[in-house]
Amino acid sequence: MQTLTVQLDERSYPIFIGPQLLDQAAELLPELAQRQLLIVTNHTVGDLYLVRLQQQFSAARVLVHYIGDGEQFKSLDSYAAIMSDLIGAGFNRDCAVLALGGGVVGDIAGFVAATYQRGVDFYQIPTTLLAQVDSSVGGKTAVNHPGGKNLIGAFYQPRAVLIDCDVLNSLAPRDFYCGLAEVVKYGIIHDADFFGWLEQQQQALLARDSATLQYAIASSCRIKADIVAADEREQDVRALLNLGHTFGHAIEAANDYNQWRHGEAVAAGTVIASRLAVAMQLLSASDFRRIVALLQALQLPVKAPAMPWETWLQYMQRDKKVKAGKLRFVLPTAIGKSKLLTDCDEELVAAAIADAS
Ligand SMILES: NC(=O)c1ccc[n+]([C@@H]2O[C@H](COP(=O)([O-])OP(=O)(O)OC[C@H]3O[C@@H](n4cnc5c(N)ncnc54)[C@H](O)[C@@H]3O)[C@@H](O)[C@H]2O)c1
Ligand SMILES: O=C(O)C(=O)C[C@@H](O)[C@H](O)[C@H](O)COP(=O)(O)O
Ligand SMILES: [Zn+2]
Repeated sequence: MQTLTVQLDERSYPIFIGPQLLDQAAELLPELAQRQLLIVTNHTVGDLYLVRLQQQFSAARVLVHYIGDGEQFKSLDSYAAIMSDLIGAGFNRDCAVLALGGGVVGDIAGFVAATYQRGVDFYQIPTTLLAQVDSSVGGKTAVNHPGGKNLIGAFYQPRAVLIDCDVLNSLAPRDFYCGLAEVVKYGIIHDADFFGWLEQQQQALLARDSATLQYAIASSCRIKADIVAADEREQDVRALLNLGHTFGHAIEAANDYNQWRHGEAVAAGTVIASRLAVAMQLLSASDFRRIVALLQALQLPVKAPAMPWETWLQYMQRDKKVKAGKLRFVLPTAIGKSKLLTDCDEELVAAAIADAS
């Protein structure tokens, strides 16, 4: 097992990474033994792994809440239903919320933990590759709104993240590939050597080789932990983790959160951002080709859906990076380097979208 730490002074927390960690939860999280525990999950995950987790906490008072399976259930309705369960069960401020699932479960459970009685302890037990490499770390919690992605939420750090790499074995291929979109992102924005390693390891990643996956997970978590420690509330460098998301979130929201997976939308959005960077003479054509080739090799979409410019603009203007009414885009400037830019020429943005659609 590996242990990383997200350094946030008195709010620092461990990320445990390894095989069979579900069966070590009581040993790794002893503070939960006698507590009121709410486990948020869905039936896809719960039917596979809930019993193993519950067996770890036989002396605790465990309440389980199932949300629907899919992005469309990361909603205020799901949030309200979870809150009603907590209130109905009489859980106190010393309870804890555990997220057993992917990023959808983790984001909504985190927002519940952030707001129930103004904040209770929160633990992430991510079960998708995307959640293990990204959403379980860093404290962004949220629910979606028809008007846009993650528009209602809070920064709220977990007390610990428990990553059992073995649970990825049951993940459907489409959902597995989605996590690779966020892994590639770290290579593009921050680490050229990691990007090169990903290019070399394409087949091992697609074959889900356990050592290769564990290295990719640990590397991704390490990069994200360092960025979050430096800029927890996204006033500066943390925005770089949003590469592809201005476009990706528009794709998800414009398609009712039920046609494009987040990872797929981020992959397509990363291609648009890279095209824009080339048009602005920030990124070389050869680096652009490497980015597209790796995303394609990892079974991710590199074309965006055709949508009217007005639709793109409607959702991009609700992006949380907007400042002083201006759109801001994270653009790659080389493999391993990126920057946050304002005042991108609207015609170039529209052309980059059109070229990628
Ligand atoms: N908070 C953050 O920093 C952050 C970062 C990245 C993404 N996100 C959010 O995460 C969400 C996407 O997360 P996701 O890609 O994990 O999607 P998801 O949570 O919808 O999970 C994908 C599918 O895999 C199933 N599943 C989960 N674990 C499984 C397992 N071990 N075996 C079999 N099936 C399993 C789920 O039931 C679901 O059907 C989006 O809402 C996105 O906005 C948040
Ligand atoms: O942790 C971050 O910061 C990220 O941007 C990670 C993203 O992969 C993730 O999708 C995040 O939820 C997007 O943040 P948002 O602020 O655009 O909602
Ligand atoms: Zn993302």
